[in-house]
Formats: sequence, C-alpha cells, structure tokens
Amino acid sequence: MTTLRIAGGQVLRPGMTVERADVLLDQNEGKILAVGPADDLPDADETLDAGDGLVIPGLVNAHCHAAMTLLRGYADDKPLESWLREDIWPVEAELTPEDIHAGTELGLLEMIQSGTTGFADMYYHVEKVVEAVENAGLRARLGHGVVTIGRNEAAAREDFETSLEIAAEFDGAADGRISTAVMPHSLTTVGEEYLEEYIPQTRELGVPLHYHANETEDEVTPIVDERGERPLEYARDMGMTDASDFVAHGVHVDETEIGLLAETGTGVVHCPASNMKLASGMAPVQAMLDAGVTVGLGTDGTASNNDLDMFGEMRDAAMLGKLASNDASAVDAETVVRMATEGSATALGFDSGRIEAGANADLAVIDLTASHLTPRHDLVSHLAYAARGSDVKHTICDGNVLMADREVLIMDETSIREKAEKRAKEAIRRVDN
Ligand SMILES: N[C@@H](CCSC[C@H]1O[C@@H](n2cnc3c(=O)[nH]cnc32)[C@H](O)[C@@H]1O)C(=O)O
Ligand SMILES: [Zn+2]
Repeated sequence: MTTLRIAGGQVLRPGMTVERADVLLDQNEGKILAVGPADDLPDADETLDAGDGLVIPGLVNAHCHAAMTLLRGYADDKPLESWLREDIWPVEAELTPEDIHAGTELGLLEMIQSGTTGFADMYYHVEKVVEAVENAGLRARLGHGVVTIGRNEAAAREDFETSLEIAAEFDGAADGRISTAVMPHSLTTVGEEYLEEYIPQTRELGVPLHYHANETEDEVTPIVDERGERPLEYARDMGMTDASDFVAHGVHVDETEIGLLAETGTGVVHCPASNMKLASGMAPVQAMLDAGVTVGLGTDGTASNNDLDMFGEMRDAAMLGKLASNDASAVDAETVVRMATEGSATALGFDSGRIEAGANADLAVIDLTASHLTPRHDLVSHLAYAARGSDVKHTICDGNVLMADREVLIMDETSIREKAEKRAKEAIRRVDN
C-alpha cells in the first residue's frame, strides 16, 4: 500500500468544523485512511505540505456540460429557449468528436485548477468525454443527453439507445472513477412514448437517470396544461424519481413537488449562476432543504455561467437563496459548503464530499495567505463568501495528486488551451458559413 500524508493544514470536518490535523490517504485504494493530529498518524510514503492551508473535500459539480467551454462567451444575454434554439443547438450540430474532446479537456483543466474533483456531465460523443476524464484523473458520472422532439422515430430511438449503450459500456470505467447515467434531456424535449419504452430498460441497467426539470415556466406550464399534473408528478408516473436519480435546476417546483422529492430521495442540483444568467428564476432552495430534499450544486455549462468555479457557485447560491427567501439568514455559508461537497456527492452517488476515514480520497487544499482571505475569523465563511478557484494550491482525486502548488501535473495546460481556442473558432466559422 502506498500512502500519502497531507501535512500541516487545517481540515474541514463533516460537521463543518475546522481542526488542525493531517490526513493520511491510501493511494492504491483511493481512500482516506485516517484524519488526526500529526503525531497520532503513522508515517507515510509521501508527504504533501498543506502549508497551513485549509484542506477541504474536493468540490463536486453535480450538473455540467463540460465541452461547452468551447462556447464560453459565444451567446450571452438570452433566455433559455431562444438561446438553445437560435445559438447553441446550431453550433453544437457542427461539433465533432474531437471538438468535444478538446472542450472537455479544457473544462477538466479548469476543474482541477479550482478544486473540483468530481462532476456530472450530460453531453454527446460521450466516448470522448470518457477518454478525457480517464486521462485527467477526475471522478465523473457521465451520460449521453437524449432529445427526441424534432426527430423522426428512427433518429429518436437511436438517440435513446445510444444513451443506454453508453451507460452500459462505461459504468465503472477508469478503475471505477467513471460511473454513468441515462440522461433524457428534459421532460419536454423527450416524448412520453420513448420514456415509457426506455425508462424500464434503464432500470434493468442499474444506473440512475439524470435530466433537466422545472428550469423555466415554459417547461412547467405545458405539462400542467396537458396532463393536469406537475412535471415531477409526471416524472414519478414515468418511473423517473428513484432515490438514485437526480434532476438539474428544480427552479419552478411547488410544495407538492418538494414533498415528492423529499419522499423519493431524488436529488436536485441547484445551478444558481445559470438560473440567473438565463433569467430562469429563483429556486426555493431553503424550502427544499428544510423539507429534507437532497440538494447538490452545479455550474451547468460555461455558455450559461460562464466558468466552472464552484467557489463562485457557492457564493451565488448563498446570495440568490437569501433573495429568493427574502431572508438574509437563508442558505447560509455552512449550507452552501455542504451543498457543494456532501450534497452533490450524495446526489451523484459518490462516496466523496467529506474528510473522514473510508471516504474517497478526493480533496483540495486552499492557500489562505491571500489578502482576500485575511483575517481568518471563520474559514467556512471564507469558503462561501471570499475564496475563489485560484486560491486552490493542491487538488487530489482518488488519492492521486492532480495539481501541486498550482502546477497541473498530468495535463499540458498550454496545448489544451490552444487546441480548444482553435477548435472553438473553427466550429463557429462552420456554423456561420
Ligand atoms: N443528443 C442531444 C444532445 C443533448 S446534450 C445536453 C444538451 O443540453 C443543453 N443545455 C445546456 N445548458 C442547458 C440548460 O440550462 N437547460 C437545458 N439544456 C441545456 C446543451 O446545450 C446540450 O444541447 C442532441 O443531439 O442535441
Ligand atoms: Zn444543463
């Protein structure tokens, strides 16, 4: 067994307390072996100096479309429907598998540089997303997003069957760092007849479902008008609300749907920056948490954010949550830190998001010497309201050091950025011609 000690730091423990301690990792199993005072822990094969920094669970971005880094800043200042139809979907039609590989690599680089060690991703040409994640050393739940509207039956079936095939083929890949889900895009972009046929096949596969739900009023009204029930009641009737399933957004959920989510255990991934940027609405996060709903945190894609920095997402969640509840004590610092770690990990079914023996060895170490993190009254407050991705100095996933002292060890940053820049511009040229 090869062991790594993260020494000389202060550690964020599951109860959101901070204590001076070392952390001992088993690099073969990718697990945390022990947390405690330096003198109490056995010697390790390797030591990584936390330099009096703050050791936190690696952040988990529970809803993303990583390859959309290629479209960062391409189409801003529009609501969801016109943004997708007029700008995003036309250029996505031009993206090649290699483009998606390049965009995903750029996203993974940004995640490693900002302390994110796990994420959920809905896209296509997922074999290229798998390849990028395998090489980058991160933990991910991946899936092919299914859209059947606007497609003939053969194309619609092919899209859903691709999602099942991908989920079956890659679940457990990368020595277990990769898991999968079947990902119908949303309850209004996938026809009921296909849900009826393919959801049971998903259950046979034993992987969860992930889909966008209740993001905008336009996603809710048609279902209520046509079915006389709420979208998540429809989802439940279609067998899409298991405890292992997780939905993105959940902005326009009413009390009935909050109660349903609390009862089924289906996770909700709150994406505050995307919801604000697309003017989708303000999710009732505090009400969902008070009802016992599992709430994770996600950035969505970088074309509706526009970065993958989960520190910014925590800050947005806290600020928006207070406004949405008209209550400055709502969605407080501890709540958003828990959302970005334990909440997201639970929603994705990762044994990560907490620093205690037996959990995955997914961690980040924050350099506290910055002026914007001074003085150190309350480090949990700093995580929510002051820290930023660029404060992360070490990132570790599955017990492997992916970034040390801000140097990404296993990816060539310059070539990744140059490739993404080139491929993004070429894709835009193709859509403009
Ligand atoms: N098989 C589908 C691809 C679906 S991938 C996931 C889709 O979600 C889109 N997406 C990104 N952000 C959002 C959002 O906030 N709400 C809904 N869809 C989004 C993204 O652009 C992408 O088209 C097809 O061939 O079009
Ligand atoms: Zn999304």
